[in-house]
Amino acid sequence: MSDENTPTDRLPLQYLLPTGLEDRGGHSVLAWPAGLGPFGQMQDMTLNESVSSVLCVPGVLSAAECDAVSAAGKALPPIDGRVELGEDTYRVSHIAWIEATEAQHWLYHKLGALFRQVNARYGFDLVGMFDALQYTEYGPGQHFDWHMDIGRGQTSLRKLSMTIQLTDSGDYDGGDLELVGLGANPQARHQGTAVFFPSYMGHRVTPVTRGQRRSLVAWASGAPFR
Ligand SMILES: O=C(O)CCC(=O)C(=O)O
Ligand SMILES: [Fe+2]
Repeated sequence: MSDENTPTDRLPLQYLLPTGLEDRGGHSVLAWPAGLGPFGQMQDMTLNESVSSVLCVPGVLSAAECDAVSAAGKALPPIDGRVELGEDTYRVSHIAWIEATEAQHWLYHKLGALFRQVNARYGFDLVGMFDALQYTEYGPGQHFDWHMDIGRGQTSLRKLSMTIQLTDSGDYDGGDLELVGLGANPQARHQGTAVFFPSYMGHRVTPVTRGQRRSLVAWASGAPFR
């Protein structure tokens, strides 16, 4: 997977940013390192062609494992996942946090191994999961509007998002996971399929029109982007 990342290239820069402002007799003057100027510079850079790519991995969980995860999620007290932004009801769903109790170690190990494998493509600096696993249920009319998974507080550490389809695709209509500019991937509807994407990519879940869609969402995190 890592060969998708182009090796280091030597690229021409239109403009080299100043390293800082120097105070010269009360005037601020743009400053560059000795021997360098703003124009006509070259820069070594490793490109990453995966910064906006989405990866669909089928068969991550068996049907029995999906059912076990659903049962674990249903056994927890449901949290109203509603998010209101201004006039809009942004997210309507029920969620529950599946913590890393001993009974769930197998699941965390499974996802941990997958995150490591998949990250060969993205090359993010990942440490672990600060968030518990999110079990999500969408009934008829429920949805999650366009959003990114990174935000304030602990969510600023999220880098790689993963969502696993727990429901059989025939059990519901609507409820498609869509990524900005890419739409929905029909493969992503298959039970046990995982979809990986960078946490800064906009995405949504369209309203469910029949039945119920269940998903398991996880985030691999690390030091904030810089
Ligand atoms: O249910 C899903 O597949 C994705 C949910 C989601 O985007 C989220 O919880 O951040
Ligand atoms: Fe999300």
